[in-house]
Amino acid sequence: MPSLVERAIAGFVMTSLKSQNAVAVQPGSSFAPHFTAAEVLPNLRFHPSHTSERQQEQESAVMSIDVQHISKTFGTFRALNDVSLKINDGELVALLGPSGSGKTTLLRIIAGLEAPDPNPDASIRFYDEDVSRRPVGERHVGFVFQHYALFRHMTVFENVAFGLRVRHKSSRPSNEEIRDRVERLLSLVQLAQFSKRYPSQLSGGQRQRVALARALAVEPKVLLLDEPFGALDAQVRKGLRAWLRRLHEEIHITSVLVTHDQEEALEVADRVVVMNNSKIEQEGTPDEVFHNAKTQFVMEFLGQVNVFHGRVQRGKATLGDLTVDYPNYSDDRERPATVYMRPHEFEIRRTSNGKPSFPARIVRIHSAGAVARVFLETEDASSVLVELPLEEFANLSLQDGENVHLYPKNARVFVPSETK
Ligand SMILES: Nc1ncnc2c1ncn2[C@@H]1O[C@H](COP(=O)(O)OP(=O)(O)OP(=O)(O)O)[C@@H](O)[C@H]1O
Repeated sequence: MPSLVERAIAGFVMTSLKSQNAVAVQPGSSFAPHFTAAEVLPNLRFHPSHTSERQQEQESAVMSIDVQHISKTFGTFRALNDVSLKINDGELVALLGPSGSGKTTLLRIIAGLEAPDPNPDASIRFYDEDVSRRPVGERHVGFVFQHYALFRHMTVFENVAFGLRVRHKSSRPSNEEIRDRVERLLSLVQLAQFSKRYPSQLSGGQRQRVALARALAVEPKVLLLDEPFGALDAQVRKGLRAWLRRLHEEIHITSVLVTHDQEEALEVADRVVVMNNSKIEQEGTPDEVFHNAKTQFVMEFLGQVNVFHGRVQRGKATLGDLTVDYPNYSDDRERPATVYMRPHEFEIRRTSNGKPSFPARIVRIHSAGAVARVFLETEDASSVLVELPLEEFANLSLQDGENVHLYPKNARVFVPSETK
């Protein structure tokens, strides 16, 4: 029998993949559900996936989760420092940040598994209802965690049915209704044929799909996913990531995904919340946070970047022969600045075209991939990585040891203690 704790969290799904051998998602396997989402989960609120309809809906967006002024102290350590976050109905938001930045703590506070520090300004609202005093079991959240096991002694079917079976008689569906709902959910996650298997007879990725079906069975208001694919190998993660996005397109349940994997966050989420040092550093669409980093931390955390040290003065930033506009700093006093350039934001030429450039020497080339990666060293011994489309690389026929000119196409300038 499940333990008392397991029963108490009957509406949640917890699964462990630690000791399991992950099996790759079958190439070419289709995850298209056999049932429409509304058929599978009739009581969930569904949202149009057509873009213009979605836009219209977002204009009158219903706030699904609204946490304000949340802090959390463990002993003397402040794990969250006055964090506020609003999540729209039907959104998939990723909490992204390095280890220890406070992502899981925020997720656990949203779930009710952890209480925030007492503060009269702090609030946690679901659909405009104050849930801060509601225990975890009354918040109607579904969980998929990395660190908890499916019930090993129960079949896949029974695992998914569990949250419904342990309901009080007054709200428990009939056996036929439970069977119907579980079968539809297993079909939704493409595991109908595995209903009689035990968790030990599934791959890691399949177990996580069971976990998701189990979380959805109780028709939660929000779905909370804490590193759900964290223990799977890279190939399986990629497959499940795409699958999760497609599933979300189908059911549009408000979801919060904790991850430290930037690729996962940028690919899956509608909105990315970047956390660092117990605070939200920046939030926005994947495009916004990637292309318009507001802080040096976000710039360095998201994607690869070349870092240079230059100066700013009178509205200009200079780096060697290069000068770019930097209107944020108009002082006469010269100050040090950090200049960032992404690897794909360079042109490489053999000869100078007369415009300012960095002379550099090619030290290594990797072309076995979707882009060619050219590693260079500048005259002042700084390392630079440039990524070129394979066609451009082939046309240039660059060689190790060659001296070339680097022409940056874009640069981002940050002056310490100031953001651009
Ligand atoms: N129960 C606890 N007691 C003491 N410290 C804690 C507790 N829970 C979390 N912390 C600390 O709070 C900080 C934030 O932890 P949290 O788990 O939220 O980070 P995270 O961003 O999710 O990291 P990870 O990606 O490694 O899971 C960490 O420094 C952690 O050690």
